[in-house]
Amino acid sequence: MNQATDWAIDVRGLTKRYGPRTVVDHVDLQVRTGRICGFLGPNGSGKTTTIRMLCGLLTPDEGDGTCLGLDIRKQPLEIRRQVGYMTQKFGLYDDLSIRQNLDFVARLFELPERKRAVDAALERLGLVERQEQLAGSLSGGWKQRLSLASCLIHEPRLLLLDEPTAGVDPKARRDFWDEIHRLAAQGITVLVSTHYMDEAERCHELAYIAYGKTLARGTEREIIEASKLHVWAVEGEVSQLVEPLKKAPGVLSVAAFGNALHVAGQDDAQLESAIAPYREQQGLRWHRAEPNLEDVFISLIGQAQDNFAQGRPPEPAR
Ligand SMILES: Nc1ncnc2c1ncn2[C@@H]1O[C@H](COP(=O)(O)OP(=O)(O)OP(=O)(O)O)[C@@H](O)[C@H]1O
Repeated sequence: MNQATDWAIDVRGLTKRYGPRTVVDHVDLQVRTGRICGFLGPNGSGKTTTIRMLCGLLTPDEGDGTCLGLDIRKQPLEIRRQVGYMTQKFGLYDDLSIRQNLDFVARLFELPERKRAVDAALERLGLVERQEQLAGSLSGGWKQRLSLASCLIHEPRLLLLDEPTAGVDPKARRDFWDEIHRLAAQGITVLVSTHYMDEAERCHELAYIAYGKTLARGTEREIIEASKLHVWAVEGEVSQLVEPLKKAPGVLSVAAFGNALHVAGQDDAQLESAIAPYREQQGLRWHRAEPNLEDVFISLIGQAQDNFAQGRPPEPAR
């Protein structure tokens, strides 16, 4: 594969402003063909806006690059023909059946062999037996499958999925992710936004943004290593520790994981001082722990909030 086609997404400096607000601020994103890239960040951090710029639905105010080797500024129509974009809202017709919805999408794409394309999409997502069911009567998991089927009908090479599993039960989410991995194995590239950490862990690589800026990029391991976080875990009567520890110098995040509380910071000595008053407290068991993605993201957003409040742009993790 040559370098020009190796990147399914290769954009630099993407910026979007609404009035005085910069909602996407010089975002760089590179995703190799056939990879699954998780796109994470708090609500309102600019994920949807970035995705819409990638598929030619929004023109960036600054920045440029390519999607599937096509120029995002000059070739938006060509990009849309080769990209499957799943929006956050169910965009299909409740009062049409599954088959009718897919046929409608096939018409929009002016597919030459519509019936074949619809049959293939039904088959691929296990929708054959339900094809006559009205979309409006489907549960969340089945609606999501139908949405994915409609994104795949024109055989796109890149999928842009915007929180595709929000509100879907764990079994349906797992099935969905199995399907995403099958698609990637066939060479389809996937950029998927999510708030779920278990889903982030199923991605080949991740990009984390907040306040429109990229704070971390890389594999899960790379992001955790770049964070340089130290973590202490404490079990027992932990509820009274949360608020004082959050305010302690050197503590970047305090988060509960099951029965344990994770207390994280970059400066190990400061972290030890922060927990020192509680180390000998009866009923508490302290031990060192490996940082996980959630520790890292909570710490990053905390640092970004501080920088934002002080008017300083946050430093990317790498
Ligand atoms: N058309 C618009 N006009 C003005 N502001 C907008 C517009 N579209 C988005 N925004 C603002 O831009 C910011 C980023 O929104 P965006 O939807 O891209 O975030 P997001 O990361 O996808 O959030 P979520 O996780 O909640 O979906 C938000 O503050 C939003 O209110």
